[in-house]
Amino acid sequence: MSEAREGDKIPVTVLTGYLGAGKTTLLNRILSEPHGKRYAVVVNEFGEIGIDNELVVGADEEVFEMNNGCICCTVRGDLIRIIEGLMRRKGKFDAIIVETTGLADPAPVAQTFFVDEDVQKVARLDAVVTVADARWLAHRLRDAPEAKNQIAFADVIVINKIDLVSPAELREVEARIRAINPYATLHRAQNCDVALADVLERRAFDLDRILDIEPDFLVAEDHDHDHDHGHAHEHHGLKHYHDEDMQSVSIRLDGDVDPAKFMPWINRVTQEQGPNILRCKGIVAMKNDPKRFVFQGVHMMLDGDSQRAWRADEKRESKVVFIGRNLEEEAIRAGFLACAA
Ligand SMILES: Nc1nc2c(ncn2[C@@H]2O[C@H](COP(=O)(O)OP(=O)(O)OP(=O)(O)O)[C@@H](O)[C@H]2O)c(=O)[nH]1
Repeated sequence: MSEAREGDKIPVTVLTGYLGAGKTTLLNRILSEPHGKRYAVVVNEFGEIGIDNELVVGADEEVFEMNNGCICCTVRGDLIRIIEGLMRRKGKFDAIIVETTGLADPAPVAQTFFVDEDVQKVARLDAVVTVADARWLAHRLRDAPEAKNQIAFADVIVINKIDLVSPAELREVEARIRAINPYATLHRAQNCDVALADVLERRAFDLDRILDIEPDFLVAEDHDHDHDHGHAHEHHGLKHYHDEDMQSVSIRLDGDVDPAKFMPWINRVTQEQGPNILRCKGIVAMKNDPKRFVFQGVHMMLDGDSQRAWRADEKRESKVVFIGRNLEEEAIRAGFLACAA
């Protein structure tokens, strides 16, 4: 790849934020607005079954899925490979948006744009945009180190779901964010209703500031680190974290689901196991329904509706994913499979 001038480099926005904060909501907003730009979207999910890529609106050909799992390890391979592939189609799109999993530490992702020589020649990190859940962020700052890193690394922070907190709680969340990151631009939002200009083309990623936080950010070290997930490990000089208790349960069901069984079941599971379920989501083929039923939940909060119709060439099957701690995996699995029509 030949080296592009700084102004010609493709801007990359890294979209991060803890599980369920609203990253996909923001991404869909960006993609559905009349911006006149062509975006390539790269998604990376925790969980065996890809669901996020299917929930991204009207962007079928533009969505690239990175292998699931630990993004720090995927980064070296998948992200670089995808970006190099995209560069061969140069002129076909104007910018790249990388949506990381809610469990990802954004540092290694951001690092890719500085440490990998080939990528660095053609792409520039425009900004790290972090979506924060106004309702849950304070809890996650206590129990999830990734959540804190996501705030620390942000250039722009969207404090989302302000409808779920009081003005006093909102001020408290902002104070916590400010204590971790005094530099980022903050936007309050409901359903991530921020102006596109607030999140894209920011030219905001500030290397000097990052070097203050992580003096070793640019140090490319040897690549072998043990894949001992569940422990903080050093990666290119950066310490970063994986949550050892976090698990995901992915279930696939061929054929239709009976809504009369599924609705009470999903409500019961999220009520009973809500504190442990950080996130659930799924695409369900409901009996006698020509449309795909899509549901999502964060803890006990659940919403769902019928979305686009199943295409003729699409297999009617259902897939659901639960992410959390101490999940009663067998019971969840058996419960869902028992909802078959
Ligand atoms: N009440 C409320 N709900 C919201 C708001 N924004 C998003 N949601 C809901 O929160 C849930 C999670 O939103 P997503 O955009 O899927 O979150 P995400 O960060 O992409 O989630 P993961 O991909 O699992 O990490 C969905 O059910 C949204 O409809 C908001 O401002 N207020």
